[in-house]
Amino acid sequence: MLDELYNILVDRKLNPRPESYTAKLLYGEKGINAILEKIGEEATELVIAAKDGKREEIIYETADLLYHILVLLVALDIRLEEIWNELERRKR
Ligand SMILES: N=c1c2ncn([C@@H]3O[C@H](COP(=O)(O)OP(=O)(O)OP(=O)(O)O)[C@@H](O)[C@H]3O)c2ncn1[C@@H]1O[C@H](COP(=O)(O)O)[C@@H](O)[C@H]1O
Repeated sequence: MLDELYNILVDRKLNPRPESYTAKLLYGEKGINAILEKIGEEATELVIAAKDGKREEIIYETADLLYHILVLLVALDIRLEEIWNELERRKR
């Protein structure tokens, strides 16, 4: 799923369309700050949902956060494989 979504986001970067939310984040006038703001916002919303023990909201906010993290990685040309390699390196 993450690979599939990542590839769609790369496509939005290479072939931006006006209706694409991802393209707006990647090419908006705020630059990378727009993505960073969303990550901060979604992370905070996830923390609040978890504090409140709201299962459905935790799932929803986690999905939002994962999506925005993937957009950041695409913006910075960091491949998912590089993250998996780092996790692999930490295995014990
Ligand atoms: N998985 C997602 C996804 N998750 C979250 N979001 C967007 O992230 C935003 C979440 O921010 P908020 O909850 O604050 O909602 P908002 O008030 O509308 O957001 P802002 O206007 O404040 O930025 C919403 O606009 C969601 O639509 C996503 N937008 C797109 N995708 C997927 O990304 C792919 C490319 O989408 P497009 O770039 O839109 O074509 C598609 O496969 C989509 O399924």
